[in-house]
Amino acid sequence: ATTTRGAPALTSLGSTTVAFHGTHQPGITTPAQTHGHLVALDLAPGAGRRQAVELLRGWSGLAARLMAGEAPDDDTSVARDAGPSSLTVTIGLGHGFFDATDLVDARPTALDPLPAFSNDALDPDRSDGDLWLQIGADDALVAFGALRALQRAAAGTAAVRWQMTGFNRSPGATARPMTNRNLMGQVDGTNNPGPADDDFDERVFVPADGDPAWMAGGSYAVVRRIRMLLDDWERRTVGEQERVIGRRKSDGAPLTGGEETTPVDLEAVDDDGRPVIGANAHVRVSAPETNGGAAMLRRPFSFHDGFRGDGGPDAGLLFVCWQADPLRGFVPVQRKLDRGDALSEFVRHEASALFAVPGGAAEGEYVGQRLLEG
Ligand SMILES: C=CC1=C(C)c2cc3[nH]c(cc4nc(cc5[nH]c(cc1n2)c(C)c5CCC(=O)O)C(CCC(=O)O)=C4C)c(C)c3C=C
Ligand SMILES: [Fe+2]
Repeated sequence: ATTTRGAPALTSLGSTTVAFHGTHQPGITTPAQTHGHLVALDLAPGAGRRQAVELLRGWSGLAARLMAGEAPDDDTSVARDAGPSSLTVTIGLGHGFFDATDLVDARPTALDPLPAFSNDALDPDRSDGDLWLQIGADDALVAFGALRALQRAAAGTAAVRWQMTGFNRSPGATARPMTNRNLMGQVDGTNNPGPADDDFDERVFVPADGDPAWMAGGSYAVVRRIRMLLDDWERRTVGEQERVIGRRKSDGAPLTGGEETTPVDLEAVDDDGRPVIGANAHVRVSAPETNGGAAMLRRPFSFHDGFRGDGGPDAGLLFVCWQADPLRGFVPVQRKLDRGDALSEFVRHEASALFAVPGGAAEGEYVGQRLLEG
């Protein structure tokens, strides 16, 4: 615990640190924090490679300090008294970054724009962006303090294009650590790939000898603002809601039996010979088994931005998923969900972005250095 003379120790929640330096950037395999900010920025007109180098160097140094619990030079005291609270800062690069910095030849094909999906209702002002920051912390003031410090560090070089704020359950709110619930009340995250899986690194991270070389240890983040039509959803019975997903609402167990972690049996049929997990149940349509093995690491935040004109909540999921290649992760799965997911009736995809997230910086290095100085 962080202590100063005579002062009480911080709780473990406040004193927990996540390392900034390493093979991969933080905020990908880090357990999802309680508070999150997703921010996309566009480079200012005239800002090119030199300014991008300064920005990424500055952000990397600042992120390392903030994550270690140190105050920024221009501290405003927002996060004073709190420890780092598992703060993570993750830095991504969007399609336009490579045009502005004259690095088009180094742009990965994996950053090609995502295909349009038939149910998309995307707002261009809240989509895409040259640069992306994902900030997470288990304290709201720490997360906000980092957001503002990083924004100030970009002044003159990059301006905020869109920003979204999200949340997850607080550590310690449940009697034991449990999988998160989303705002539909479902246990969400059960069948995520985990670091203990043999193929986890291969699915989530670009390999050390991957292409392009500067993305080694990196990953691609797909971000979608998915609003939930909660008034419609909450009118359905629990039984109907469970059939939409294919899992029990109470504990997340598959409708084919067992407990939360019991594998879903997609072959099981009821006494009348009908599949227990319906043809359009979300877990059937999204499962790797029905998508040629395509998989991704889902690490979302919930959002609630007040109420809309019709009285319904402007709330849902800031869906963030991580993969070594979007064409073997998000794209095929979303294509299938778009065509026949029982959940589609209750959600609207309102914003979308794709970012290349370079590998982690070594000590003394900055994120993206291998691209900008390679
Ligand atoms: C394109 C990928 C996916 C989108 C978009 C998506 C949206 C979405 N999902 C839920 C709720 C649940 N999803 C669950 C499982 C699940 N979802 C995806 C992919 C997308 N979901 C995958 C790959 C999986 C795992 C499938 C499997 O292998 O079994 C579940 C079940 C619990 C779990 O495993 O996490 C829930 C619940 C919402 C509410 C939503 C959009 C708002
Ligand atoms: Fe899902």
